[in-house]
Amino acid sequence: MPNHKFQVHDMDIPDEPLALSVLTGFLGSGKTTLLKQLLQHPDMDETAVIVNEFGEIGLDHLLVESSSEDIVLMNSGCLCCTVRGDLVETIRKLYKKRLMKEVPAFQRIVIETTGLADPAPILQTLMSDPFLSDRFRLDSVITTVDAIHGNDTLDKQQESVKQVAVADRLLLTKTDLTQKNKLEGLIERLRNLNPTAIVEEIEHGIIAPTSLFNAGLYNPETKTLDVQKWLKAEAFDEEHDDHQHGHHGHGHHEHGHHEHGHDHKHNTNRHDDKVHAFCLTHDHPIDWEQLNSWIQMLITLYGSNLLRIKGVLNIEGDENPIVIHGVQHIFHPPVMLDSWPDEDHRSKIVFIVRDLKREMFDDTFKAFIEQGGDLR
Ligand SMILES: Nc1nc2c(ncn2[C@@H]2O[C@H](COP(=O)(O)OP(=O)(O)OP(=O)(O)O)[C@@H](O)[C@H]2O)c(=O)[nH]1
Repeated sequence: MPNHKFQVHDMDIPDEPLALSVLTGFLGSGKTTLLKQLLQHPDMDETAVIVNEFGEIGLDHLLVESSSEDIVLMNSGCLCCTVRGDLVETIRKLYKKRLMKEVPAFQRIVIETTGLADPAPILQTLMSDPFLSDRFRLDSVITTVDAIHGNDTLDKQQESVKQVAVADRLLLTKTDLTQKNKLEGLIERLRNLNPTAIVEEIEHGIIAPTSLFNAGLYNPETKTLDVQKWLKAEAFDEEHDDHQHGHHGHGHHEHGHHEHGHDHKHNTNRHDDKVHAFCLTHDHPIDWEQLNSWIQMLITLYGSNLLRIKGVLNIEGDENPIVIHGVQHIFHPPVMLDSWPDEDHRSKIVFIVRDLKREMFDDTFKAFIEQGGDLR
């Protein structure tokens, strides 16, 4: 009697979703220099890097072992491949090769975008593709900003403002070429655009991988989220107590509309004047359905203007906090944490938005959440 069983390959199926990080930053801002440095670090051995083939990669001297098709194994143990067509297709191919043990079992993919890319559609694709969302988690968005040309680029290039607005980490590059005190205006401008990102100053791309990765929703090693680091809600409190509003029972702290004495105070045409960030805080547990209706309304009417949303929520009936995050129309599936990180159990939602007024968020939050959707 012949054995009709299918032959099952010995596949290497990951236990946890693999991490995805996106490296973006304007043309010439130092992405490749950073990658070259990172790839020499032993901690990068379980990383696969995908670079756009139109970029000047210049990583050739690091290549040693094998080079099959467009996937290359670097001497650090890191894989490197180029996007020949579709990004999702490239990631799928890489994942399947990992399953079949045709490439080393990487735990993370870093995607370097082209300097001109608007990162929001890329992040949306990564979060919404069903194949990817089952197998990967978006860990961190890293944006390089040139210390010399950064202000000028932000003035002229809308994409560069978006690259800053969606970041978890902002790396100020080429700081060897300027004096520290000349950086203050640019750093303040970056903090105004995106108070939730951690700003690091680097020279010649040198930074430890641990400072860049595991910045996302969930750290698989500790099985927790470092809420403070991720949300940075306290960044809104520091200098902005004067902008607090307590009248709806939730405080608001805002960045972006209020200039803080940097160079470009009077240039009203700047792209970043259209972008601003604020943190909405609510003291009482929130009804999940009402919150869902409010978010759905925001997505439907203003999706493309919601650059980044991050929230830690106290939901009625749930003991532990729920974490949400989204880019424009797409939200990551909500995640429940194991516990509250501290005594502060208020809900906090950080918004980085373009061309939208905070008052609209105030008013609709009030209508949907505080008055239970009674819009009369
Ligand atoms: N002095 C100095 N030069 C730097 C630093 N970082 C990058 N550069 C130089 O700046 C130029 C551009 O850097 P890249 O790393 O190629 O920038 P990129 O963002 O990859 O550029 P594109 O691929 O064109 O988008 C190169 O000549 C680098 O050597 C730095 O920290 N200090």
